[in-house]
Amino acid sequence: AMLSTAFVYRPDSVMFDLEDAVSIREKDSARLLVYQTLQLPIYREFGIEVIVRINSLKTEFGLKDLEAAIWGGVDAVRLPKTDTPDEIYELEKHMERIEKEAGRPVGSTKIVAAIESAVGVINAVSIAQSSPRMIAIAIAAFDYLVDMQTQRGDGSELFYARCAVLHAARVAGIDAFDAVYSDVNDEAGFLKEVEFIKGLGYNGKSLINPRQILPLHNAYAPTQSEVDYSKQVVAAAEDGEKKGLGVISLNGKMIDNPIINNARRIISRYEASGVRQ
Ligand SMILES: CC(C)(COP(=O)(O)OP(=O)(O)OC[C@H]1O[C@@H](n2cnc3c(N)ncnc32)[C@H](O)[C@@H]1OP(=O)(O)O)[C@@H](O)C(=O)NCCC(=O)NCCSC(=O)C[C@@](O)(CC(=O)O)C(=O)O
Ligand SMILES: [Mg+2]
Repeated sequence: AMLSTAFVYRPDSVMFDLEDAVSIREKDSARLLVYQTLQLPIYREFGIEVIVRINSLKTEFGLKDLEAAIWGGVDAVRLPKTDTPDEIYELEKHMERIEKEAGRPVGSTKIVAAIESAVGVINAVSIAQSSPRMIAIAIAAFDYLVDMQTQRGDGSELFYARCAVLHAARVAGIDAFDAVYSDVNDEAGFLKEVEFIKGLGYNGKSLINPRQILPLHNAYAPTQSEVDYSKQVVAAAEDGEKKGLGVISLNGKMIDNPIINNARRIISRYEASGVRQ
């Protein structure tokens, strides 16, 4: 039921999970359901990106999952537990073959790599840079913390990995997504974490429940005064460009490139999420 109704919650993206949320006994039937769901026009009609989290290619399920996802018309594949760029090269090789067989443009299926181990964190830059298909990398906290022999605490246990993954994304020019927050009833704790990762520079967060979507979008939406000021900055910059001015000022304050770029980013978030309520 969730597969065919998730669009009503207006996420930016839905991810159909074939990995750890599916028991071994149900891998084949889940894959078939996902394949059928991918062919429903509804997600495209609502402009929602569709991702499938496949099983690792090291398992007996991974390649079958990839075949079903690409034949079904998925936008992107999330590769769990990515440890090295070689795993992405292997994924790409299979993707290219399947896209040709399915009559899809080669390169049209994008990749999100999930980093879930210490070795993945250490290799994050080369993973992020490994393919033009790569649109984002994501930190997956639960498996990572098991690998680190610790557990979720005040956030300090994740600080290094979050920074490493974020820097890798920025080096590669792709998006970075933060870990899931598993207590869906703790909205205050969720929002505290969202403020923190937004402050670091993350582009967003993987979610596990529809109740987390609106609070996340709202936290990322700029305030009305931020939007108003950003529009003034961009207008002043465009006016200055037309007049060929080297230095631009707004209300007596110098406006330089970082301020203009920040204003454009705020306007693009406003266009995506509206104004913070
Ligand atoms: C958490 C909970 C049990 C709460 O149940 P609750 O019953 O309290 O939910 P309610 O809020 O009451 O549901 C109200 C309505 O929303 C519907 N609804 C709920 N959830 C929905 C959803 N996800 N999608 C669409 N629809 C949904 C529901 O069907 C109902 O619909 P209706 O009956 O029509 O009213 C439930 O959400 C859930 O199962 N979530 C998915 C968990 C999941 O995906 N785990 C795998 C990914 S993490 C991982 O693997 C770790 C990782 O790998 C991470 C990484 O890689 O990043 C690492 O290592 O860290
Ligand atoms: Mg995991």
